[in-house]
Amino acid sequence: MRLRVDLLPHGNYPDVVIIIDVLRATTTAVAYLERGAQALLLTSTPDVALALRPEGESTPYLLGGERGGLPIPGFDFGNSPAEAAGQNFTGKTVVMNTTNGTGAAHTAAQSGKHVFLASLTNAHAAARRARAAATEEIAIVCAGTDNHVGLEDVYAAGVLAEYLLAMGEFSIDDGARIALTVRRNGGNPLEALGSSGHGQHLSRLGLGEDVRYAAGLSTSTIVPTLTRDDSTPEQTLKFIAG
Ligand SMILES: O=C(O)[C@H](CS(=O)(=O)O)OP(=O)(O)O
Ligand SMILES: [Mg+2]
Repeated sequence: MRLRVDLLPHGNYPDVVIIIDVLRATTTAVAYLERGAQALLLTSTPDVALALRPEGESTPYLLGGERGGLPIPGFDFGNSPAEAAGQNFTGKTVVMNTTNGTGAAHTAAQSGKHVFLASLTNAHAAARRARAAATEEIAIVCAGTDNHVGLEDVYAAGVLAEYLLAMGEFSIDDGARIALTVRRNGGNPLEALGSSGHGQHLSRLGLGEDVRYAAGLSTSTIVPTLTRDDSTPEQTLKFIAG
């Protein structure tokens, strides 16, 4: 079994893909499902999300997402896991669009057989699900920020790689070696996230609570899992709790 870590999304995933966007999309996705959402629809653009809820029409959708870290006009929520964790989404479908994470999921879905979303908060459960589904390769894909590598994602990839290596034999690539090195030398999760460029950016925006929330290690057993069914609206990816 191969274990590969892409420090940024590259595509061409033959088997299992785990998308990581710790700050904040995949942490928020886990929080929505943890708080009862029945599904998440990750859209290719903000406009696709807005079109799912034409003005004046009643639809089953709530919209969550950001640009520049701040909520998108017309959306109900930003991209805040701490905010999501304080709400009840029972029976709701949350439509998400964010700067980095939702696009990375679309890249993964072009080729991956099994696509999961992972964060630090569901790291152990995501590693277990991936190991059970994989037949040849597990690719852990760091979303990064605006096409630049993000320390928080690489650190989380190292956490997942550690869990996976404890579960069985893998041949690993240099991306995995880098992620493991970052994990082993990055301190505890809060230290790693707090020292990342994006963690500092979010704290400056007054969103430090999200950074603290995202540093919770394996606090959830929910793994957002891509499901391909005919009812999924175009240009969206549907994830349900696995
Ligand atoms: O919500 C976030 O923290 C980032 C967006 S930004 O870089 O702060 O604008 O989005 P994500 O897609 O979760 O990386
Ligand atoms: Mg991010």
